[in-house]
Amino acid sequence: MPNIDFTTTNAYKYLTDHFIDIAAIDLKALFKSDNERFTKFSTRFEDILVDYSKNRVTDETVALLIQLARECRLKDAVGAMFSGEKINVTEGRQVLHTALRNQSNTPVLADGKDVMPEVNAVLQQMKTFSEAVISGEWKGFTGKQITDVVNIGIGGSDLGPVMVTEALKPYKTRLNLHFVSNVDGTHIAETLKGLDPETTMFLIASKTFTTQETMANAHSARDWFLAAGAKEADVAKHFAALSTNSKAVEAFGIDTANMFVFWDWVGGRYSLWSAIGLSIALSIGFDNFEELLSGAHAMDNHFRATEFEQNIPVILALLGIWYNNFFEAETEAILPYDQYMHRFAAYFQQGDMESNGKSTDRNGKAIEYQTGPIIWGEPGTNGQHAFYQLIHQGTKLIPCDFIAPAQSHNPLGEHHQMLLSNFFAQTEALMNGKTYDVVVEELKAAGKSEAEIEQLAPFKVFEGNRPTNSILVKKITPRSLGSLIAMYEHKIFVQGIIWNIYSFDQWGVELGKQLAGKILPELKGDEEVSSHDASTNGLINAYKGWR
Ligand SMILES: O=P(O)(O)OC[C@H]1O[C@H](O)[C@@H](O)[C@@H](O)[C@@H]1O
Repeated sequence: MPNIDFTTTNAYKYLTDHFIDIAAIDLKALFKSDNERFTKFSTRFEDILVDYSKNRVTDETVALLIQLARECRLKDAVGAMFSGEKINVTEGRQVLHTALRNQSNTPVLADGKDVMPEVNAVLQQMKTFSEAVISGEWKGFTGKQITDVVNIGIGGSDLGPVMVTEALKPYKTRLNLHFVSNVDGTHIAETLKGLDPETTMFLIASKTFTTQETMANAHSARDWFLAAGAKEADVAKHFAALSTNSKAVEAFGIDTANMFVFWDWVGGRYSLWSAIGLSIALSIGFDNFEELLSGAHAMDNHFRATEFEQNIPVILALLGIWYNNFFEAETEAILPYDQYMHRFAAYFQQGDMESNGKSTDRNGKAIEYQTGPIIWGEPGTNGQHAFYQLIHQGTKLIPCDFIAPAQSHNPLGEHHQMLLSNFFAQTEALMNGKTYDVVVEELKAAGKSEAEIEQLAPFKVFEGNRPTNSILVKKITPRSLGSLIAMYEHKIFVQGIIWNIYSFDQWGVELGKQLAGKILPELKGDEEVSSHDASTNGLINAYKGWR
């Protein structure tokens, strides 16, 4: 793996100087001076059009950013990932989620062994199982068909399946999917309220099969099931496990025939393509799940083989670095104009922030530059009526990704045109803003007095010059969604390479877990707790007094 401090490259030096020029230029002027800008700075991948022309870049910026990627030896890093090098160094693992969707079936080696036969065997098992459950051939303990499936998992074992099943709801089978993640008993209690133990199936999804939240919810689900008169032997008809930890699954009492395995070379937040995707296969049918994999595979091929100049994940990553490390933007918004994609930003909050929220470089040294951004967002148009005020007129620069399908799954009257008019209008408004002169004209036309105009005008000015990417997709299908997800995954990978961090571990989630493990037994008795700092002691003791 390359190991280069990007701030020591020539490209970084040039970009630092170049930034001073670009910071003084307005996006509108860039469009005025170049008729080819849209053609140059937009690219198509199958049914996805990525327009990045509304970014504060010129030809020179893009060329320098690509030089940066070259100096950081990005190509070698891409090769290292796809060819199964142990690039997840701190955990001693390969990073091979791309093998899970390797529909071309070419061998992929991990420790010298081709992983594809195992990958294909699990896919076959998922196909057989999901088809039996969907068709109703699979029966519950009283002989009834399964109607509802509850996926119990958290983090990477939850967010991907939730996001995809929501995004692809138009493809829904007859099964109703539910997701329980939070250890807050409310989550499982509320989910089970409407369900019938005779027709409910549970998928216990956990890479490690040791995660506290998931195990607690899994035990409560089993208790609920057994309390309905089912016997231990009936568990096999209603519980399946998705995990890398066969021993723990057996110890829990799940029939190994109902176990769907994956491997330690699949990171949790990259696992929706693995057995963790069983809830997706049940929700949209196995053929559609395969389409999702195919779309991702097509994007993998694009990422692997396309020159950086036309490489969508590479370009998006470099633009992110431009804002993060030169403009000092701290956040990025993902704004899907598609109600079905309402969990897309939440999904990439984990994908991006757990991957690149790091402050130690690949040499083990503390980092002195900015790494991963804060990712957030909500679907349009709801966001417009909530937080867009700050994006338009606040003091912070927030690069935004606008995503919209050209075709709606629900073409209801003029709804979709109204939605898309907002999608187009927002990026235009963010770029163009509104000058003082235009504001004055408008106020005059509205019959305001000179005094009123003078008083109001400053508040109505929009500076503009705010960068956006527009990602227009013909239609959100399993295939296009697969490509979109893989596009963001690879963007995250590229950024991790440039920032010289390890994107595939997540040690930062450990400390809180450890401390919770220490506090849990202290909550049991009535005695006062004094083993922590004054604040933590005070809070624990107040809780004990109130419960
Ligand atoms: O699938 P598991 O093992 O239950 O882990 C669930 C989650 O746990 C931790 O928060 C992290 O390690 C996440 O990356 C992971 O997705």
